[in-house]
Amino acid sequence: MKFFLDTADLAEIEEAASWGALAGVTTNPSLYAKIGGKLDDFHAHIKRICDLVDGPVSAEAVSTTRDQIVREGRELAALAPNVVVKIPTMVEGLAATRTLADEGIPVNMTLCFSVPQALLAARAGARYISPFIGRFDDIADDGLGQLANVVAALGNYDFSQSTVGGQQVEVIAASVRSAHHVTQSALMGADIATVPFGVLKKMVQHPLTDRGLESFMSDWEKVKNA
Ligand SMILES: O=P(O)(O)OC[C@H]1O[C@](O)(CO)[C@@H](O)[C@@H]1O
Repeated sequence: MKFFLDTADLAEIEEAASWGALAGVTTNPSLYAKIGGKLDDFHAHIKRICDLVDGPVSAEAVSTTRDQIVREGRELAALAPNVVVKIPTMVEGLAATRTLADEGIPVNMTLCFSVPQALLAARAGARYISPFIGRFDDIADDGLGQLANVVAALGNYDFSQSTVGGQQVEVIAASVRSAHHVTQSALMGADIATVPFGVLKKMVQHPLTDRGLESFMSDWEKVKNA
């Protein structure tokens, strides 16, 4: 499993990248709004993220018609070689994905909540598909179970004819709210988890690690003073 950071916050990205395990970043309009992002700085901000990360950076298109999404997707893709255009799962989004994929522009199909949506996204040429976990949990549904269905269904077929350069579509476990979500997503074979910085920090922690470290350190003090 690869790890993406789900944020538009440059300080978080810089810090997470320095840990050595970061493979990419995902952003969305809400995350950009959360950092106080301004419309006329959006492209520059995506560029700044792309400079910080050695890996794909998803930037979301906010148009709703296929021609506009394609236009926006081309503009975003021109910002940096590691931009991935994020497009919502809907008819206009699928059509735009096909066009962009045929031009060699990678797409991350977002707001995916079902197996049929994921299958269509893969056939339309999406490079990444982002099924949401937490938002199912929010409505008392089983987000992990829904993700498991998508992973299993996609695994039944070969989509290499549909995607850019024959690359396999990768599933990004999205709307991740806990380290438990990450564990279960990995066990079911999701390719990537995109996680908020708070979850990434929790993924490093274990009380037995803390306890073990404490005892190693105190025993080493004894060695030094012996
Ligand atoms: O439900 P949440 O925590 O807002 O997460 C939404 C998800 O949407 C995405 O835009 C999906 O690609 C991710 O950035 C994020 O994981």
